[in-house]
Amino acid sequence: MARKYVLVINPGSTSTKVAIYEGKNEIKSNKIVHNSKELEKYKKVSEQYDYRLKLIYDWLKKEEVLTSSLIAVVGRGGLLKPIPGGTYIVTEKMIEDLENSIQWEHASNLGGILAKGIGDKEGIKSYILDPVAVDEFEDIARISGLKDIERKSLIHALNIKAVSYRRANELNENIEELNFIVAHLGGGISIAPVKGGKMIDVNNAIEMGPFSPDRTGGLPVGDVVRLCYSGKYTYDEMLLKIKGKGGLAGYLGTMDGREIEKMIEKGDKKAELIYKAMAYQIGKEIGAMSTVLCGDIDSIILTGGLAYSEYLVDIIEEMIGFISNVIVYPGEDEMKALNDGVLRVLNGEEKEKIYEDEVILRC
Ligand SMILES: Nc1ncnc2c1ncn2[C@@H]1O[C@H](COP(=O)(O)OP(=O)(O)O)[C@@H](O)[C@H]1O
Ligand SMILES: CCCC(=O)OP(=O)(O)O
Repeated sequence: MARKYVLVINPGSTSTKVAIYEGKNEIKSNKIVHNSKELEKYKKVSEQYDYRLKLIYDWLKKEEVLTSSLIAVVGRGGLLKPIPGGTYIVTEKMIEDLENSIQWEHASNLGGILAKGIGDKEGIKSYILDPVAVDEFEDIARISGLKDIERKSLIHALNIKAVSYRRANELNENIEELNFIVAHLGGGISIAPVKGGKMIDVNNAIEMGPFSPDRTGGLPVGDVVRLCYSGKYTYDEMLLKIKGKGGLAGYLGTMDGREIEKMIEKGDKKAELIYKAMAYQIGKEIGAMSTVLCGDIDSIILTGGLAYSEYLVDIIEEMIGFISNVIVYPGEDEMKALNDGVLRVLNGEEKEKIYEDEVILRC
């Protein structure tokens, strides 16, 4: 019998991760690393479509995977309108919102667009799963303090859900009975109280909470307003300062934790101060989120690429160890999570959702 595969696509700010699954088994995978000079040529993320698409087709060809053997394509979902978690079929309306970057420019906006491009060409369905716009907030978490602005759930939903289930399995308990704080420490940082499997709050990984490898996180808002009107920067330059050239990148010229640790080893005091300040802000945010769960926390989970760093983890653990036990799951399992979601739909265990029907409208 002919073999049938699911193609998984996870576009990131510096790479496009791709994988081929046969059922639950990963058959092939690759992290296609992009040259930052190449990406800088494109003003908008959606303009990188042809460039990334060609690299995916080239990879499939090199691996001798026939596109006719694909039964579905799934991409990491982007900054859509707020929606509940689940597996979504990629629709024209969703593509419109992703192309227009309705919330922010972010590489994950390309996930659905690339999936649909390949899916339509092959006459198969394309999906996204638990996009970064998944909103499971309790209403109280939406109030910002300014009536014109609402707090938003922008979050590493895929990995946060995956590690929460992983910990619940390890504890041999039902996720609905458990409370976690999950800190995804990646290019962006999400720190979420996860109550009974629901991400009831989060800092907002794009523009709030701790600073991250390429983002400022929350800033003194009056100073931001003054900088915006100083005449020194355009609208686009200000947004890029906040996300893209903020955080470690802004202070130290690199967003790579490994590189910064080498700088620290060589005695770079500025690098040491900035890196420690990021750990300090992460610890502080975890402390804040512990109050959301009134201290009733079964585990604190540190995950994402920066959780590979013993240097950072040690500082954070020292700050938060009094709150609960700290579990470290470095990296992420997003490719598997994406494939698992599509399998649940293909096997009829879960119903696919339609974006337009699920958008959370609030007055
Ligand atoms: N061993 C390590 N030590 C320190 N930092 C690391 C290590 N491995 C990865 N990182 C850092 O993790 C960040 C990327 O995390 P990752 O979870 O892959 O990102 P994203 O959320 O963008 O997918 C980068 O800043 C990278 O330099
Ligand atoms: C909403 C945030 C998603 C995010 O920040 O992803 P990266 O860490 O991969 O940039």
